[in-house]
Amino acid sequence: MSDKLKDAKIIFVVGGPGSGKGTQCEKVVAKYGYTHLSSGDLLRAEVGSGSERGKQLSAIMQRGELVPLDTVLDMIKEAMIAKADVSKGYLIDGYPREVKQGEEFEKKIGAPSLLLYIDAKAETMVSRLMKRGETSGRADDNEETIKKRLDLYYKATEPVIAFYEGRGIVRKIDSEGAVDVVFSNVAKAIDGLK
Ligand SMILES: Nc1ncnc2c1ncn2[C@H]1C[C@H](O)[C@@H](COP(=O)(O)OP(=O)(O)OP(=O)(O)O)O1
Ligand SMILES: Nc1ncnc2c1ncn2[C@H]1C[C@H](O)[C@@H](COP(=O)(O)O)O1
Ligand SMILES: [Mg+2]
Repeated sequence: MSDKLKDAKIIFVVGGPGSGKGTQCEKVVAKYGYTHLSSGDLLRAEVGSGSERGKQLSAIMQRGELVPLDTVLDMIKEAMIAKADVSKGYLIDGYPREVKQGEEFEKKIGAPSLLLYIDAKAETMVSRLMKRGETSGRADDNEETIKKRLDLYYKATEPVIAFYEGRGIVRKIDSEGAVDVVFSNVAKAIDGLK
């Protein structure tokens, strides 16, 4: 466990592709001033840097697969440490994607106090992602990759929710409604932490 992060308030934000994790995190940042770290955004920044590692990551992400655990965990830890002196709490968006990622995070960084499970129907997620793909420029916002990301979500990531349910820290948020309605429930879950 890292000393600099030992008392950090950590919130995992988990949900399917296009469920609205990033959208809700932005609103949490605006209301609570927490630090938002999206594993996908960190990886896309590495891809955007044009580095050799970025090229390898880009190919994996275009296929809708998961990048190696160590790569993504090191990136998150580095980004957390960079904000440790000023952060009021961390929203870890898009991580853990599988139970092993949660276990390794806890060994190397610390334990989450809340897991926000952003839940939407598959058809809602697909239609949101297809719409986002019209402008996002994301190489994975296309029909073929969306299907793979969804399949992987149900297979690898849903067990993460069951794992943390056993600890009583999961708050399921219905993400089918309007953004502000969803956020009112996100805010209730966060307020329940204090
Ligand atoms: N409650 C909502 N109602 C309608 N549209 C929404 C809602 N929440 C998000 N959206 C839109 C914004 C985006 O264009 C799209 C996907 O949302 P976003 O927050 O980017 O999802 P996400 O972060 O879970 O996806 P990913 O896992 O692909 O990064 O849907
Ligand atoms: N936690 C992660 N582990 C492995 N791979 C990841 C993780 N977070 C993001 N990725 C890769 C694979 C995803 O399909 C893309 C996009 O992520 P997103 O959260 O949808 O922005 O990045
Ligand atoms: Mg996102």
